[in-house]
Amino acid sequence: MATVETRIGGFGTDRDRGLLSASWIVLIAVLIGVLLAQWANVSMDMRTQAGIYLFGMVVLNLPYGGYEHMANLRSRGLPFGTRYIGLYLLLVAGFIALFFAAPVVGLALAIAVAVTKGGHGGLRVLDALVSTDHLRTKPQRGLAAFVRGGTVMIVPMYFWPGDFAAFSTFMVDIFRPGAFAAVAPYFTEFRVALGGVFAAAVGVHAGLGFVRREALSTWLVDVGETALLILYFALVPVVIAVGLYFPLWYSMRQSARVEAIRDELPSPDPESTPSLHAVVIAFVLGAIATFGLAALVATLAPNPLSTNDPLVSGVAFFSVFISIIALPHVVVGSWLDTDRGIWYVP
Ligand SMILES: CC1=C(/C=C/C(C)=C/C=C/C(C)=C/C=O)C(C)(C)CCC1
Repeated sequence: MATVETRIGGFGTDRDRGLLSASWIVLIAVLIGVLLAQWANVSMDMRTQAGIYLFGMVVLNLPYGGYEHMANLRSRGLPFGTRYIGLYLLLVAGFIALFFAAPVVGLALAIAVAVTKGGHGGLRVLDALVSTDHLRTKPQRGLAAFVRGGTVMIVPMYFWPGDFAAFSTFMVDIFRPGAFAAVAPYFTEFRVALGGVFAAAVGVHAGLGFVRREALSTWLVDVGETALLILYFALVPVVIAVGLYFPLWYSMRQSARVEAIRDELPSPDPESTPSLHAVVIAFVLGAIATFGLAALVATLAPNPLSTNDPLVSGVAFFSVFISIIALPHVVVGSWLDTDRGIWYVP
């Protein structure tokens, strides 16, 4: 069986680990806020939830994603950067084509991308800042990533089925109005079956990790965070939950990881390190390309605003779009970039 080298203690300073605690505090604060609102019988309409999602995902999360690519590509040289961008655009084009050809399959892949990014990205943060000594083999790490990432989509699919099915419909409608109806009758069975698989996966992950632990504290951090994520996604309405998770949990923790491993990075080759000026230009060009791509998808899609509310339609459209650009973020920027990668931990 493939074994994985693990280290205890993690990199970084107390300040970097302080950011981990900050991510817990922020998520718990949102959770308590939502519970208090429910207790006081205050409900939030879908337009407000959609506004929160769009603020979190477009204003906060999107620029952070751009920064992750810049940080990964800086000092890697032009030939590497060109190959990276070429492959990136190829996957983007493939995913857009998939949405047009088979929008329900596209939706399933979008959900899988969110699970994968939350799961594997989250695991790398633990590697860097806490240690994952209780995860000894590749399959066990795969299971850990499935559980961690599954909290983001599988838990809300189970606990918020109405909103989940509605937004799934809106996302598919962008490309082929009415196409979700073909699978809608199986949604309940699917959701219950997937919920069962997920619950079993959580049990096996926690149990195996406990048996294989070296330090109890690292196992406790992992299962404690998993429990917090499950509670958060079960209790916070799905649109707000996902819209705040990516900027307030995922991105905040990735920046803690980047800080923690900064001193471990190979020293940059001055020949291939661009000036700050060049980095700013690349960032602006990246932003123009990103919004240009969104405009292109909106122009090509038959029904880009799939509901009569612009904010709600915006959530559906942006969820499709962010998944399209997040697929190569995971595959090209992290998995294929074996020397470094966006989630690099030495
Ligand atoms: C299906 C579905 C959703 C899908 C969201 C997705 C697929 C988000 C992807 C985010 C990514 C990949 C972020 C990367 O940084 C919503 C809108 C939560 C509402 C409930 C139903």
